[in-house]
Amino acid sequence: MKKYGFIGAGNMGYAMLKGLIKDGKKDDVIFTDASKERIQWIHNQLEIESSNSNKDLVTRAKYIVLAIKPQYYASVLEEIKEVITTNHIVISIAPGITIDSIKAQLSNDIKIVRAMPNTPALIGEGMSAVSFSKDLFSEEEKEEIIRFFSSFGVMEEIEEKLMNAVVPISGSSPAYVYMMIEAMADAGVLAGLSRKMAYTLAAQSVLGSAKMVLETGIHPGELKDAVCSPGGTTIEAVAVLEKTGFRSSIIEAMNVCFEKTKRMS
Ligand SMILES: NC(=O)C1=CN([C@@H]2O[C@H](COP(=O)(O)OP(=O)(O)OC[C@H]3O[C@@H](n4cnc5c(N)ncnc54)[C@H](OP(=O)(O)O)[C@@H]3O)[C@@H](O)[C@H]2O)C=CC1
Ligand SMILES: O=C(O)[C@@H]1CCC=N1
Repeated sequence: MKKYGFIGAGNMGYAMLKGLIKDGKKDDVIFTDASKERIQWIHNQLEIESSNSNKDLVTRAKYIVLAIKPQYYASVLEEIKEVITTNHIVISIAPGITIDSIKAQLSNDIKIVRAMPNTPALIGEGMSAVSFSKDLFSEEEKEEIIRFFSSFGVMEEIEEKLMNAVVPISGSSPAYVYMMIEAMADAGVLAGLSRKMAYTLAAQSVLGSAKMVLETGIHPGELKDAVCSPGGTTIEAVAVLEKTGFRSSIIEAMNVCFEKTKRMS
């Protein structure tokens, strides 16, 4: 019997599997995927066991990680329903799919963990928000789940009703941050830097700025002010960002992301 069974080993599944392997759980993991090529690729990369059936996988692991797109949930839950028992714990990472909706399809007494991770999990720098169903989890189970999410980054436990709000701010946000890094690099190239140098300078600046927020606890506005010398270069850029709606662009984009997540529920 394995500890973890992954249904789906795409972008997120692979990233989480890497965390488990780093945590020494290589022999405690099994996975399936709809794509034979993907199964082979994961084998070559991670050398972990696979199964060719979701049902078989469920009979061979305790923590069942659903790393499939939301539109496949109904059919996969239907498929595994008859082999799921109260000894299993189902971990779901899909936006908009509620604990109650999973219970409604499986059984009311199955323990469910609903989470929203993000792709920096691939390098152990993920951010996951996690909610537990109201069932009684043993200390050991809770510790195991915390260890799982911590194996690929930072985790915060939150109330399930806030899970939709997490999607735009940490689930989806890496996409907008990459767009900003790309745009910064384009401007760097315009100013004469090589593309490679421009990505290094832009990405390390984003990383360092994020760490400043997390590690100093200083308000981001104060950190921004400390970069803006009076009559200097930075305030020129800040004035243009304000004029072109940088802040409201981010807020409005995240708001439509939030609305879409709600519609998926
Ligand atoms: N990507 C992200 O940044 C994040 C994604 N999520 C959520 O994580 C989940 C997975 O997303 P992501 O990894 O990006 O998606 P991917 O499409 O990269 O991975 C899903 C994998 O599951 C496979 N699959 C499809 N149907 C089945 C099935 N019936 N049984 C077994 N495997 C199947 C897919 O195969 P095939 O391609 O052949 O269909 C694919 O390889 C989604 O719910 C997503 O919303 C959450 C946070 C962040
Ligand atoms: O775009 C999506 O639907 C998923 C959820 C969060 C990140 N990617």
